[in-house]
Amino acid sequence: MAVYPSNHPMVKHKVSLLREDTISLKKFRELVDEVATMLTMEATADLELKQQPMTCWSGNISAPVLANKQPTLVPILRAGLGMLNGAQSILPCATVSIVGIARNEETLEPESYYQNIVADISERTALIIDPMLATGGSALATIELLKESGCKQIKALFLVAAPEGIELIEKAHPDVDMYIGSVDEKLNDKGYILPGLGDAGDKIFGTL
Ligand SMILES: O=P(O)(O)OC[C@H]1O[C@H](OP(=O)(O)OP(=O)(O)O)[C@H](O)[C@@H]1O
Ligand SMILES: O=c1cc[nH]c(=O)[nH]1
Ligand SMILES: [Mg+2]
Repeated sequence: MAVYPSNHPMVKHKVSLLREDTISLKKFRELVDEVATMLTMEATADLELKQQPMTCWSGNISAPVLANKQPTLVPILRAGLGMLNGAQSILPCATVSIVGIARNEETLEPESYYQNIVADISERTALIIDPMLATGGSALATIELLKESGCKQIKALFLVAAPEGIELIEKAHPDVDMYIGSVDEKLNDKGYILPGLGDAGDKIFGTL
C-alpha cells in the first residue's frame, strides 16, 4: 500500500484555487477536470509496456505500447463524474464502471443505490475517482464492491482527503494505492473536510 500526495506545484496551486469561497460553477468544474487529469497522469505512470513490431516511415521498428487493457474508471456518483473527462483524456480507451453511493448526512454511513461494473474487471486495474475522501466510508464500500466483483488491482484518486479517511482505507485495504491532490487537516463534527472544498457534488452540479 502507498499513499501518494501529489508534489506537483500545479496540482497544489489548482487545489488552492478550488478552495476560493466565491468560485464560479464554471471555474470549479474546470479546475476539478484539470486536477483529475494530472492525478490520472501520476496514477498511471507505472502502466506496463511491451515492445511491438511496427512499420514506421523509416523502416521496421519495435516500439513500446501498453501491455494490458486500459484501466476501468470508477466514478463514485455524483461528484466522481466531475473527474471523468479529465481521467478519460489520459485514458481514452478506459471502460467506465459506475458506482452510486450517497453518504447519509445524519449517520455519515454510505448508502449504495447503483452499480454497473464492467464484466472483465478481473483483467483491468480499477481507478476510483472521487473528489473527496472524508470518513472514507464511501471509498471503502466501493473497494469492497470492486473486490467482490473480481478486481485484483485498485487505485483511488481524490482531490482532497482527510487523514481519518486515509487511515481507514490504509488499515482495511493496504493493497490499495491512493493518489491525492491535498491531504487536509481533519474532519469537522459534521464529517466535512477542513479546510476542504465544501460539498464537492453540490459545487460541481450547482445544487447548492
Ligand atoms: O468519505 P465519506 O465520508 O464517505 O465522504 C465522501 C463522499 O461524500 C461525497 O459524496 P456525497 O455522499 O455527498 O454524494 P454526491 O456526490 O451525490 O454529492 C464525496 O463525493 C464522497 O463520495
Ligand atoms: O468535505 C466533504 C465531505 C464529504 N463530501 C464532500 O463533498 N465534502
Ligand atoms: Mg455531496
